[in-house]
Amino acid sequence: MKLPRIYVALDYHNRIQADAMVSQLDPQRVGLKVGKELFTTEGPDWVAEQVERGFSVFLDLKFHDIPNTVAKAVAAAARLNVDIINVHASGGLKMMQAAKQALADVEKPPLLIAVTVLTSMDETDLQGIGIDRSVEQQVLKLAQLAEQAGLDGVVCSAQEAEMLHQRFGNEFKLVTPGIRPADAQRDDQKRTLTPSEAVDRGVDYMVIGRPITQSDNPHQTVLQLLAELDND
Ligand SMILES: O=C(O)c1cc(=O)[nH]c(=O)n1[C@@H]1O[C@H](COP(=O)(O)O)[C@@H](O)[C@H]1O
Repeated sequence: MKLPRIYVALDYHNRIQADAMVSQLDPQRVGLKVGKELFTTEGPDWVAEQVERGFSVFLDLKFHDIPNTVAKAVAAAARLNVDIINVHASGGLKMMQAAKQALADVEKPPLLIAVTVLTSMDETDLQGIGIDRSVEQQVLKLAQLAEQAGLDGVVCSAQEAEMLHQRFGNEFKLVTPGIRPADAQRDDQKRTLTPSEAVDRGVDYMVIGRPITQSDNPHQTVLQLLAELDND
């Protein structure tokens, strides 16, 4: 199945808020990204409802733990029939191999994607956690581990997309948050690009939250964003 190019980040507290947004979105045009806040409040049932309604769902729980724990969490996530799930690459090779192995018997496994360096971080933030490398070097290092573990791709910033596709080929999927239309606020994102710049660099799936969810007319904003991608 072909997945949508845009996943709308539903960073909401509960189903009342999330449903109000989802009712303005078209499952033929966009997917939904469900993260920690909404999942912690509403749990798997709400996710299953969206899958039933025909939405492609990216379950963004960014698992990061010992291999056995992550493997079991990944297997549980796959039972929700979502299309994308993720782990933190910094959990290491063995953790990612265990996550991959946990999907071995799943009939239609979701894409298993590893988060490299969060798009809210720059080189100074990396130094703050004891990593004395450039962001690009660190993204590359973690992407290499993800590829070695047999994962389907990585979450990165669109700024690193060209480098990663050149290195790992186009089958290695790139999921990029930190997308900001030219006139939008960056909020807490540091490594950003516009939707058309992201397409130029070969991004596969974009995660876009506030520019859509805080716009006056989310449906119209989605149409504009898709038009920008098609015109590129
Ligand atoms: O894994 C993610 O989805 C993710 C990784 C990352 O490096 N940066 C990042 O912003 N995200 C998520 O992408 C979404 C971005 O939302 P906006 O900044 O509102 O567009 C948020 O829900 C984040 O949790």
